[in-house]
Formats: sequence, structure tokens, C-alpha cells
Amino acid sequence: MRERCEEKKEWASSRTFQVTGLDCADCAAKLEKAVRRVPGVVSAAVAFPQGRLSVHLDEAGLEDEIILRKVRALGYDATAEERGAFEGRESTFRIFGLDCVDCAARLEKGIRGIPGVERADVDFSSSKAHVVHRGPVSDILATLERMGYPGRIDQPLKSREALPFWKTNIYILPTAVSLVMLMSGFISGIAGAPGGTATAFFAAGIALGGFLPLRNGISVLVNARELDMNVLMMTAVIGAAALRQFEEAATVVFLFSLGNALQGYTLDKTRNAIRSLMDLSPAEALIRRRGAETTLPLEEIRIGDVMIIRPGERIAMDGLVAAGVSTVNQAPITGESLPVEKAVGDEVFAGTINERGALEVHVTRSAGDNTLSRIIGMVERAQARRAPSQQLIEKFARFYTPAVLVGAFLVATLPTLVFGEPFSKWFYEAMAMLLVACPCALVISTPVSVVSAIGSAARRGVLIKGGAYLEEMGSLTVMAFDKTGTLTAGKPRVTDVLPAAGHSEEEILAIAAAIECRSEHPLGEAIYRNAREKGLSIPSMTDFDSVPGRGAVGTVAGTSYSIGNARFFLERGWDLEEMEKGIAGLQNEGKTVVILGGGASILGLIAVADVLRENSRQALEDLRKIGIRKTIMLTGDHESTARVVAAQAGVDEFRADLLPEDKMEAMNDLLARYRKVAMVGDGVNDAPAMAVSTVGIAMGTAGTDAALETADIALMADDLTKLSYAVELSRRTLRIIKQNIFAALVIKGAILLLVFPGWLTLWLAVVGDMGSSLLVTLNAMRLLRDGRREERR
Ligand SMILES: Nc1ncnc2c1ncn2[C@@H]1O[C@H](COP(=O)(O)OP(=O)(O)OP(=O)(O)O)[C@@H](O)[C@H]1O
Ligand SMILES: [Zn+2]
Repeated sequence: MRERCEEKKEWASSRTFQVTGLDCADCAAKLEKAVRRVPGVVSAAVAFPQGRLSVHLDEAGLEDEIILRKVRALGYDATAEERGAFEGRESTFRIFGLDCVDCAARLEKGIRGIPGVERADVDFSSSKAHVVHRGPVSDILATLERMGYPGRIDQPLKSREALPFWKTNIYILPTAVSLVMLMSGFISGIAGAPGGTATAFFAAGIALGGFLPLRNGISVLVNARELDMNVLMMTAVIGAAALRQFEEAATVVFLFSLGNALQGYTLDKTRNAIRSLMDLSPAEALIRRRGAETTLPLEEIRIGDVMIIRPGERIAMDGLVAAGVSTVNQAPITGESLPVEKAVGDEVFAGTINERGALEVHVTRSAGDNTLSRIIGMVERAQARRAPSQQLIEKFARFYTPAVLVGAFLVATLPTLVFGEPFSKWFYEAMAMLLVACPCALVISTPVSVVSAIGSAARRGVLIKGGAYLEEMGSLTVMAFDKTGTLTAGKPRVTDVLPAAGHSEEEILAIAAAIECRSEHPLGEAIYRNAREKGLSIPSMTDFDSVPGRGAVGTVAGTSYSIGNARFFLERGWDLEEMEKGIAGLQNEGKTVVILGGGASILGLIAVADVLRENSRQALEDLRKIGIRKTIMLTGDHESTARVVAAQAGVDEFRADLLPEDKMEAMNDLLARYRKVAMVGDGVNDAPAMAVSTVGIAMGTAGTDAALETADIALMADDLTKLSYAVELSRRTLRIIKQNIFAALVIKGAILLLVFPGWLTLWLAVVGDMGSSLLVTLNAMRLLRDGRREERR
């Protein structure tokens, strides 16, 4: 359809650059524009908060240097990512048995210490380590092993085969062994076996079941010189054994292993909420090359291959439909329950399900780079990011543990020294107190909740880029919306053509289309589409230039034409008096008026109208119901048009005639007034406003990489009703975090109090510690379940 427009090419490769010195969202927009003008560049987008420039190229050949030069010419510096610029390679490891946030941080430190490692991030929530290194992988695996966490190189595409269940959780074996030993000890005690048999069983139970925590504890002491649950546990068990309390020590070892096994299991459940998304895309696809059809594994499929998808099959790769029509169920990616129509030129995503017809699809992205794996990557990174409330708790935990340790020392010594109490009794109490010193449940209370919430949201097509945004979302009272493409469908149609005297409708449309053919603006596309539909022959055009927020210019048959809004013409000194009535009339109907002028006269007006999204009104109403006090529409459109659309959508306020940079100003103004304001947009001309807002929310991001990258929260589908879901999810999460913190503190506190009458026992301390961690995790998992329940509805 756009065969005449060279600019509309598909891109063949993409590059990313890390830009330094970008200090305003506005400059980011300028940089973006400048890079887009580089020949060979199909599109460019700057993710302002990350300072990342991503560029799509029409062929792989373009040197990074050309883009870098452009960036430097604008006064910034940049480095290219991945290819060439960096010699190290990145490996991802799956880690087993990672059961506390603290351990993840420690492991990270350990890996960073390996020679040749440039960067290491251990992600507690996904149980993965991302390492950039020059040395061999085996060095890293060995260190993981030594620190007590066996790891494996992670191959998301291949490693689908399941591990035997006792290997997925390193605590299952010790739990089973210590249980058998414990039972044998009890039975031989009851059966009156020769003296020492029971003790031998208990001792064996302690040794075999306690081996893992002992090894982990030692590696912690050696590597990080910090205390953790393993160290506290082993000290307590050794102390109990010294008091000849073998039976109890063996029980404690068993309970500890059991607790860890259960905790590991529940944590895996939360993590799998995301990983199960990965399993959605098939491992192979039917590919046609040189006329022959073969089934190939994903790794062997190349960009540009033609993939054949039969009805009922899952799509394996991202691509563009080259032949066929069908409906595709995109719920796995976008959370939309209704299937979406697909025809030639439409984008399809890996992991979605082809329903009715057969499709031929041109593969546009490699398996590791497709939308699904990017979503999973983003979610996992988001889960790793610390929420503000988490940092507070970690600070508290840092001083809670030493305080309890000092307490334990006093309990061991004071009663004997001051009151002459028996030492062994209070020494035992002190041992039990050691176990209470572990702040696990407290430390884990927030991250498990955030992980569950982010995971649950991802399954419903809402991508939350970090705990911080999740927390902010629930405290919002004001939301701003972009008009075009956000409140409205963003698919405007030409409704009226009003020629000035001496001109015809066809003439105006044809010239307008000739210029707009090169424009990226939805208005331009509407005009071009309308001219094509009417079968007009569209003349060729030269000297195109687009003027953001205003319009465009171009030369057709030797005459220079301008097309755009009234502001554009008035700024250039045109007289619009004659057209004023026509313009106002159309605007009062909620239509956007595009003026065409050429030579010295106005040729006519074209009115374009966009329909409101079906559920915009509903979505805004839902938001009001859950306590969003004010909704505001920001638009570049004319005030009269804006007023009509604002009334239709039911927003409380609107600001019109905003240039893209004004939108950011308007947002700053709103922020000054209301402190916390979200910006909901489509990322087209509202990225700067989104960047300065409290939470930038982009919608319809499934196909648009740039918006997906820039937004703090991305709605994969064009569904505004997901906003109230996100707000409520956030509030539910905060509620669960508070419950968790409260429960953890109360349980620990109650157990600590038992010390005073001397009632605290080792097993009570272990059950209290393990129980509260489990409780907190299970409570957080309700966030996952709630989401699923609603999904089924
Ligand atoms: N290519 C173009 N052709 C015609 N008019 C244009 C073009 N580009 C911009 N304009 C005019 O400039 C105005 C502002 O454009 P801008 O892209 O900033 O916002 P918008 O399209 O109104 O959408 P939003 O509601 O998202 O702000 C448009 O309403 C239109 O009148
Ligand atoms: Zn603990």
C-alpha cells in the first residue's frame, strides 16, 4: 500500500548505543530526530531515563561510527553496545537453592571477585546470574558450586527438559535423610536398642542433614564475612550437641531442611509465573526455503525466512504476515481476551496462537530477541530492582541481627553471673535466640510480594518495570492522558474535504496525499489512505520536511505546498480569514482540521476525525471509582476539537494546542501542583512528558520497541481498562507487604519474648523462623493467584 514511500521500509537490523550527557528529555527527542535523518536509519528511539539510543537500520551494513559521529556532533558522547565495542561475553546461569535475598547479594560479590568477570548481577527473583566475563564459564560454575549454590548455564531455548524433582530443590535430599535418621533414632530409643544407637542415629542425622547448611555457612563466613541463617543455625546445633541434646539438634536440622525445601518450592512457584511464559513458544517451526518446507529448531531460523503456520498452531517467531488471513489469540503477550484479525503486513508475535487460517510469516526477529523473550527479560530485570520499601527494611535488618546477637550473649552470661542460674539452661536459651536473630522473613517480605505482583501483571499484559513504579501506581490521584492514539483509537479517517473556490476535492486530496505520503503522523497516513481508497493518482513530491506539532511542506509539480494546522499557517504569515468559519465549524464537531496551502493561496480544508476507543470512557470511570481524583487530557490538537473529545471521553480537564515540548512543560506544571501524576501515552509525541512524569505508562506496546523500552509501565494491548487493574494491583501489593512485615515482626517478637521466662526452645525458634518466611511467601503468592482467577473469568 505504501509502495511509493521509500521511508516506510522495514528494518533489517538494529543497534543500541549508550549515550552520555543526555540531561533532558527534550534533548533526547532532538537526538532521536537527528539520528533518524541519517541515511540508512529506518527509525531511532532514545530511552531517556536509561540514556539508551536504539536504532533500526535498513541493512546491516551501516557502521556504528556513522551514528556515533552524529551523536557527537550534537554534543553528546556514546558507546555502541554489544557488537564490537565489548570483548567480554555475557552468560546467564540458573542457580539452584538460592533462598534469600541476602544470599543473592553475597553470591554477586563472590562472582564479581572472579578474575575476568566484568559485571555480575544475581537476580534473586528469577534465580539467575547474568555475568559479563572474559574467562571460561567453568570458573564461574566452580565458584557457584563452592559458595553452596550449584548452577547451570541457562539456555532459554533449549533447556526445556525438566530436571528430576529432587534436583530442582537442593534441600529435598537432606530433608529426607535427616527425617529417616531422626525416625530411626526415635524408634531405636523406644525399642530399647543398646545405649548409644539412638545417639548415633541422631548424630548421623545432624551430620548428613546439616552438611549443606554447614557448607553454605562456612562459605558465607569465608567469602563475605557476614552472618546468615546457615551460620546461626549451625552454631546453635553445635551448641546443642555440646549440651548433649542430640535429639533436639537432629530435630532442628530436619526442620531447617524441611523449611528450606518448602521455601524453595514456593519461591520456584512464583518465579515460574514468568518462566512459564517462555514455554509458550514452540521450539521449532515449519520454514520454507527455496521452495522446500522443513521443520527447523528456532536457533537455525534466520531473519527473512518464511514461516508457515497452520490453523491451531502456536507461532514460534515474531514476524510480518506475508500471505493469508487469520485471527490470532494474543492473550499470552497482550492479555487481550479477544482474538485479533491478521492480514498481510500485520505483525505477529511468538507465543501467540493462530486460530482460523493458515499464515505465511516473514520472520523479522531472532528467537532470542523476540517480543516474548524481551518481555520475560524485562520482567525478570524489573523483579530484581529494589522497591523503596525494601531498602528501608534491609536497613532495619542490618541492625536487627547484631542487636539480637548481643541479646543472646547477655542471655548466656547474665543469669549465671548475676543470679547464679545454671549455665547450661541459659546457654541453651542463648542458642535458641541465635536462630531468632535471622531477619529472613522480614527481608523477604517485600521482594516476594513485588515479584508475585509483577509476574501476575505480566501474564495479564501489563509490564511493570520495577517495584518502585508498582508502589507509586497505588498512590496516584492524578493521571494525564495523551489524546491521539491513547484516548482515541489513533486511526483517524478523512471525513470532509472542503475545497476553496476554484479547486476540486480530488486536486486537494491528491496534493495533500503526495506530501503526507512521507509523513509519519497518523493524520498524514489518514489523508494518504483516503486518497488511495478513492483511486486518485498521486503526483510525485520532492523537498519534504515535517514540522512537528504543526504540519509538513513539500514541492509538487514545481509548486511548494504547506499542509498543517492553523498555527502553522499563521506563524508563516498566511491569512486564514476566509477559511475561519469552515475551520471552526469542523472543529466544533470534534474533527481535526488540516489546511492545504500552495503558491499564495489556500486550496482547501481536509477534516479528519478519530473515534474514541470503545472503552476509554469506561476506563476513566473505573479510575474515578477507585479514587483517581483528576484526569487530564494533553493534546497538540486545536482547543475546540479537544473540547469535544474531552467531553466524549469524560476527562475532567484538557490542555490543547500543545507542541510536543509543551506537553513536558504541562506535565511539570501538573507535577508541581499535584506532586504525583502519571502520564498515559502511546510514546509517539509524548515520550518527553512520560519521562518526567511520576509513572510513564505506554499503551499498545506489543509492536513498538521504543515505547516498550521508555515506559515505566507498558500496557501490551491497547486497553485502557488495564489502568485501574494496575492501580488496584499496586494497592493490593502494598497491603500484602504491610501484612507481611507485620506478621514477620509479630512472630519474631513473640518468640523473642519467650526467652524471658526461659521457655524458648531450639525447635520453636526454627519453626518460628521458617514458618514466618513461608507464611510471608505464601501470602505474597496470593497476588499471583488473584490475577489468575480473574483471568479465567
Ligand atoms: N503531517 C501533518 N499533517 C497535517 N497536520 C499535522 C501534521 N503533523 C502535525 N500536524 C498538526 O499539528 C497538530 C499537533 O500534532 P501533534 O502530533 O503534536 O499532536 P496530535 O496529532 O494532535 O496528537 P496528540 O493528541 O497526541 O497530541 C495536529 O493536530 C495537526 O493539526
Ligand atoms: Zn531465617
